[in-house]
Amino acid sequence: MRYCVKSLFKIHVNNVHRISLINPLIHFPFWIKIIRIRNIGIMAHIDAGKTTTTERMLYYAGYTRALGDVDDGDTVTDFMAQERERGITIQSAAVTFDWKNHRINLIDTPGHVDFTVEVERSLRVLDGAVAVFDASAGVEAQTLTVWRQADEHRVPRICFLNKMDKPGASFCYSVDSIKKKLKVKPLLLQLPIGAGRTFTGVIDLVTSEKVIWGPKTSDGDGAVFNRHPLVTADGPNLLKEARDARYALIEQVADLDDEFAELALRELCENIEAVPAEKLNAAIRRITLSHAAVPVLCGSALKNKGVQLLMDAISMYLPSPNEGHRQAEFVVCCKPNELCCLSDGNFCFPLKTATGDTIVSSKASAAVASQRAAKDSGKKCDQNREQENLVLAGVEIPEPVFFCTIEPPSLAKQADLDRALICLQREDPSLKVKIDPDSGQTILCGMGELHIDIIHDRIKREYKIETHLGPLQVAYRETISISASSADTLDRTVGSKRNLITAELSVRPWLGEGPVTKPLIEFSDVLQEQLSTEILDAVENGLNTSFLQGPLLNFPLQDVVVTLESLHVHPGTSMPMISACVSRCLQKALRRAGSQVLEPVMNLEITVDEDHLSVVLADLAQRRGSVQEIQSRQDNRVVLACVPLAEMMGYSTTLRTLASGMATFTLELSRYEAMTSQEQKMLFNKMTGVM
Ligand SMILES: Nc1nc2c(ncn2[C@@H]2O[C@H](COP(=O)(O)OP(=O)(O)OP(=O)(O)O)[C@@H](O)[C@H]2O)c(=O)[nH]1
Repeated sequence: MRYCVKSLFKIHVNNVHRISLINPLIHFPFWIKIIRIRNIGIMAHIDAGKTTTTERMLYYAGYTRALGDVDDGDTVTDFMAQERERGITIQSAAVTFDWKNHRINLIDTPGHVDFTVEVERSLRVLDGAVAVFDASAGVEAQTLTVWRQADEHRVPRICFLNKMDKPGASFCYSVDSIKKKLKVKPLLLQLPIGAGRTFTGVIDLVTSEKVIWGPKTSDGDGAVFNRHPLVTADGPNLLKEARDARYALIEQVADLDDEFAELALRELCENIEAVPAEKLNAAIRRITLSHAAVPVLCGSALKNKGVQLLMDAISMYLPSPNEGHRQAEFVVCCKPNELCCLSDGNFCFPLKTATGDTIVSSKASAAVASQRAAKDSGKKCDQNREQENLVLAGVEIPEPVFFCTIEPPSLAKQADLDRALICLQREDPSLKVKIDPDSGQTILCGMGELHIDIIHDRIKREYKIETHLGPLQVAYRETISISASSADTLDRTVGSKRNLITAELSVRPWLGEGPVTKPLIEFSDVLQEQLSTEILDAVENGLNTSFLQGPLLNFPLQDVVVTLESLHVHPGTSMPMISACVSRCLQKALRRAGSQVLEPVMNLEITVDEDHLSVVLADLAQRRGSVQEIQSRQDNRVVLACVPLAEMMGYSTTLRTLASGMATFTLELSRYEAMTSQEQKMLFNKMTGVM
């Protein structure tokens, strides 16, 4: 790398802007033009084959000399011990390789829902993405989630229907599910030749060629393949199928792209099949970048078929960093030869950065970026505030749904554990660590059972601390059902100094779009003018602190609007005393406002064979689950249900037993829902130890 960084300034970040991972002008060798760079991600439902596909790309690009295998635990991108042992991706990993005069920077993202923040942080820095599908399953639960995330970031995509070698693989079924579930127009650029065991290659509809990977043409690694134009010897059926599909593709492209439609009308109306591949490719590229449709390719990464054509498609259709929609979102805050990048929590310079922090190489760049961020977010940039508090780009962090206590083997190890947790949190912003104010115990909050399990394991392996985890508990929340108000006076003399505050405030339920997990604070105009910034900050601090512990079971609050009606402060009163007074006053108001407990309700998707469907449904009914829909997916049934998270502890073991290993499931937070008074009472008894 050619960085020359004298000093670095860190900026804490929020969700205002997107900043490119690394300023490409600095990062790439001079001979690679930006137009030939592809910053892409590979994303999908768990186990669709992202890592296997990435591994093949690295091999065909000459980056590796042997084909890594997820099942053997020797892939490049799954480098953590836990990833290799469990055969799953946990952390996004970036690799770089060159393909046909293009430099491809690729991020392999995890498919498991517990690590969804990894997908989010990758999407912020990507220009395009490949969505991988298991062709025997089509669109699965987590595919929908990552697709939605990519939609939000306006990332152009290509679909790759992987696992075409699998029994039950169906090109048509998968394309259909893309249409129906993702609500996009698939642009079929290929047709598979065979399916399952008979899958040997594809027909490239852009070039009208047959591309075959077969034992005769390769030594098993798929590096050599046969590509030739379709000829009469290919048989009338295949020829007709290919001709019809190409015609449909050309028609669809003409519908979606005016430039191509004009060309087709002007020059090709006599012989539409004579469309040159390069004209078609150019139009497909425009369509992909404009999100009008999504190119679809297919193959089998494991059996080494189809990946080279996917690499061609990435170079041809996905955008370079300086084109397309995303330009406007970048903050170009640094001058040439200055560094601007996002930290992944492992930044190599002696800076304590966390994932999502923006790092720039000069104070001037930091100031320009922060002013731009403040302007775009509609806030006034306060020049007097510390550089540290400037707001720039960031990652949207989902709220954790599980928590448990974590204890070191001895008190002497507590400091080591604290340090380990600080480092892990910097890397993984979805991990939250708190101290229980009553017991003083350290609490780990995570996205799911697997997430907490992995953190526990990493503390043991990477920091050599054997910790004990308490039982996993659900992260409930509290809210209010009616409006209420309260007043409080705090009068305390410390030393010779009198602290006297009288506060009056009211609370009401937030009825807008939610959930809102911070207090929505309102000050009357008079108060806003009367009170100094310092006092207003102290009030906000007090309210924020109070918001972390609801009056019922000490769970954080959501969807509450707080209005400060009046505040009288005796001269000389300290700021912490003001915070303490409004905090206590808020607790009083909350107790009067019909507090109730909210529990996380999950979207559950179970794929199970017909024989075990009834036993799985019976079990769901006992878990307070409500079945929304039962779909057919090839020979399997897919149950879509909503279930309270509290009922899902250890579900993977139960399901394995119930369905004799013939079922899989995914769980994703849907919403927080008010518990009935009966359920709330039972929870209260359980948590307070009253039977
Ligand atoms: N039959 C078949 N199996 C495949 C194919 N590609 C991957 N697999 C297998 O599917 C499993 C999951 O593959 P991965 O590459 O780890 O999938 P992934 O999407 O990276 O998984 P996560 O990142 O953990 O979500 C492994 O057992 C692979 O060997 C394929 O083309 N055909």
